[in-house]
Amino acid sequence: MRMNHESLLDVALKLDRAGHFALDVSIQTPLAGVTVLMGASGSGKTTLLRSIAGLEKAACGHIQVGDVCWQSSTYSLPVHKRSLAYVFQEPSLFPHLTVKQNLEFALIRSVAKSSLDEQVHLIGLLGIEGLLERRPEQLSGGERQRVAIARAIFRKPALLMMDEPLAALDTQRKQEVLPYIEALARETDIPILYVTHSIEEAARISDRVVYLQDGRVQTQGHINEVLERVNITAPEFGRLGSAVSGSVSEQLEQWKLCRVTTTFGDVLIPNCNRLVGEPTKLFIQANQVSLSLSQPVDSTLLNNYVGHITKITSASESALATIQVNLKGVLILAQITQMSLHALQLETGLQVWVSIKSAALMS
Ligand SMILES: Nc1ncnc2c1ncn2[C@@H]1O[C@H](COP(=O)(O)OP(=O)(O)OP(=O)(O)O)[C@@H](O)[C@H]1O
Repeated sequence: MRMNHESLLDVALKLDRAGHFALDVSIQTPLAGVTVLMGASGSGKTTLLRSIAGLEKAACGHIQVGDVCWQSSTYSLPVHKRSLAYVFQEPSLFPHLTVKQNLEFALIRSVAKSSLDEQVHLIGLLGIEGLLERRPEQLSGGERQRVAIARAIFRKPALLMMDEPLAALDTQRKQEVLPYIEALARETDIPILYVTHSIEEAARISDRVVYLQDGRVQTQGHINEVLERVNITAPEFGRLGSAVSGSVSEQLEQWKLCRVTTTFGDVLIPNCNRLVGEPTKLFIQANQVSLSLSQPVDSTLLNNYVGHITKITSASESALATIQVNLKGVLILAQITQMSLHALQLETGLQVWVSIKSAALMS
């Protein structure tokens, strides 16, 4: 079903960098929530963002953002008139201004003029209330990035583009900033185009994923569908895993566990301080999933389910194989050794028991 024209980001662009690289993409994605662009290094993610922003003059084609045309075969909306915000890896704040002055500066340049007071909600959402009087040098990397994000969206853009906004941060800082970006996606109606290499980040934040390869869209859809169609186990994509939606159904206080009910059954996870009934998302790392041909008995494993193997991916140079199992319609990835693959004679269609050793709450 074709969506209402106003609610789409409709992009068809071509760009040829004289034999070195060619971009040829066609994307129609809802102008809402988070669309993640993934792909190997050099696949064209940044070039696509820059082309949408109007920064790649050689890019031809059309860009329609809701009911506003940014580019057609005969027309190109000037860059400064495109209602967009761009957040980069490295936040660039004015060093001589305080956080508050940096934010106010964005408001002065904003077409949609409003006072700082009106932006209290955004400031709260990004947790920067306590930082307003500081200068950028007095902020951590994560805090700087949160301020840069706030500054970008103060202009009330029709589109927020984030190009690997967490890439310059260490793991701890990434975990600190991600919930703020999630809150932003949840609580504002600004559509986000978000570039990342990380499967975990994409699983956590995406409503949909567009996967680029050699300048073309190779596949798009839910993160698990994308992972089903492309084999992305290279280290640059981080930890391989699956996203699972569920809701907290019980707190087992005595064991410091909570029960998350999902489509394929309950998953027990440790130390989750969520209220019963809260919707949540789990990230199940592929190396935390093991397979057996029969139901585990007398086992310490708490989370066991039965399903069928839908895909096996293995490369002769690697010790590991990736097995995809369908658990009542939810696709779960398991990373096992090739040795086990052969020992158990695993093949597509076979019924297996899936044990999830640990899962992390994502949101
Ligand atoms: N200014 C430029 N001039 C010429 N070629 C460029 C330029 N910028 C990027 N390229 C090339 O265009 C291709 C796509 O680059 P791009 O930066 O869009 O990829 P990417 O998917 O964002 O990569 P990464 O994940 O490493 O950031 C690459 O082959 C790159 O070398």
